[in-house]
Parts: sequence; structure tokens; C-alpha cells
Amino acid sequence: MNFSDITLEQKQTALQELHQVKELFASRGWFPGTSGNLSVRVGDFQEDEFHFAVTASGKDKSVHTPEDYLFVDQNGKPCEATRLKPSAETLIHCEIYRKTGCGAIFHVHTIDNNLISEYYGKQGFVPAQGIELIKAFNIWEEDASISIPVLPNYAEIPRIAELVPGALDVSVPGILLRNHGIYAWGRNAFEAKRHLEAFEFIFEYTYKRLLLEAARPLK
Ligand SMILES: CSC[C@@H](O)[C@@H](O)C(=O)COP(=O)(O)O
Ligand SMILES: [Zn+2]
Repeated sequence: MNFSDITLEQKQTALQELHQVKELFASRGWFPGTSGNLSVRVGDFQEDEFHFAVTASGKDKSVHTPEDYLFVDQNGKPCEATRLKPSAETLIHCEIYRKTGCGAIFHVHTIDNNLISEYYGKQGFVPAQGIELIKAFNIWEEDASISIPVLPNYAEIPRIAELVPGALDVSVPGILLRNHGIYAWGRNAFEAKRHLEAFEFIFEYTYKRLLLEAARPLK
């Protein structure tokens, strides 16, 4: 599908979804210091051809302007003439779309996701078991256990992006970058938001549980 085949309505829907989620996450303080980026895919998906709207790089994501987003292709290149630069981390979005065919990807930096990614960084995954919010990932077994991958936070984004396909577990819709933040995705913006919120709940729970255990081991 060419970008020119995507309708105005499809583009506007994606931009509206991004706007709503950006406003909500900003109200939660999830974009400190211009960090974070968001994207929503538009049109059909083929592994070698897809398009998505992504936040422009370096913007204050708690402020809303007509220059907050642009459309890029599967290689992260702008689809239209623009002076905006796509998020510096667009290549990571490209790899997640390519591997999963998902419809939206949200990335935030929080204290909880940073601390947990650093705590478990060496072992390369965050273990989580028996937490009710695991069901938000559509995993319904009792006492389910998951591993959330943690990748190194290289300065060069292409070096991180190339690790994504190998690290990604399709049943766990998220990847942490060590001491950096989480990428969560879903079939659409609604699902990506649910997944991101579940991950953040799990990180806060795990962090507080570790503190509690250190103070007095849980029985
Ligand atoms: C200013 S700290 C955050 C950045 O280094 C980056 O990790 C980030 O999430 C935002 O980059 P951006 O290019 O605006 O999408
Ligand atoms: Zn980031």
C-alpha cells in the first residue's frame, strides 16, 4: 500500500489517538524532560511496507502544537515533505512493527521502569509472577509467570534496533531499555495503552515488593 492510498480520515484518526494518549500520559508526568515517544500505524501492514504517525523529536510532549507528529514509512523516513524530525528512536518502532504487525507503540521513561530495568539489567529480563495485571496481556492462567526483556541502552539507536527482533517475545508486548524506559505495543492504541499501564503497575509493584522484602522478608 502506498502512502498516497491512505485516506485523510485514517490519518486524522491516528493523529487524534496520539493526541489523546499524549495528553493523558503528560498529565501523569510520563514525559519528563521531553522524553518518551508515541506512534500509531495507518493503513495496511506488510512486513516490507507500512506507515505510521510518530511524535516529532525533542518536543515538549506536555504541550500541544500543530507540529507534534509526522508520518514515516517502514524505514523511519518521512512520507511527506516536512521540517519535522521523527523521534530519534523511530528505528525501534520500525523493528517492533516489522516483527509484530502491531497497530500502536508507546514509549515512556518513569522512575519505576528505570529502577527495575537497572535492577534486572544484568540478567536481561524482569521476572513477574502471580500479579493480576498480567491478565492485561491476555494471559489468563492462574499464577502466570512472564519475563520482560531488558536490552542494553546503547547510544547508537540502530545498535539497539537490531537487537529488538531477537529479544522480543510476541506473548509479552513490551521491551525495557536498561536505565532508559519501556516500549509497549498493542493491536491498536487502546490495547497499547492497556499494556503500558499493566507494565507500569508491575514495575511499581515489583519495586515496592523488593523494598518490603529487604526491610522484612515476606513469608
Ligand atoms: C531527553 S531524554 C529522552 C531521549 O533521549 C529519548 O530517549 C526519548 O525518549 C525522546 O526522544 P525523541 O527524539 O523526542 O523521541
Ligand atoms: Zn526514550
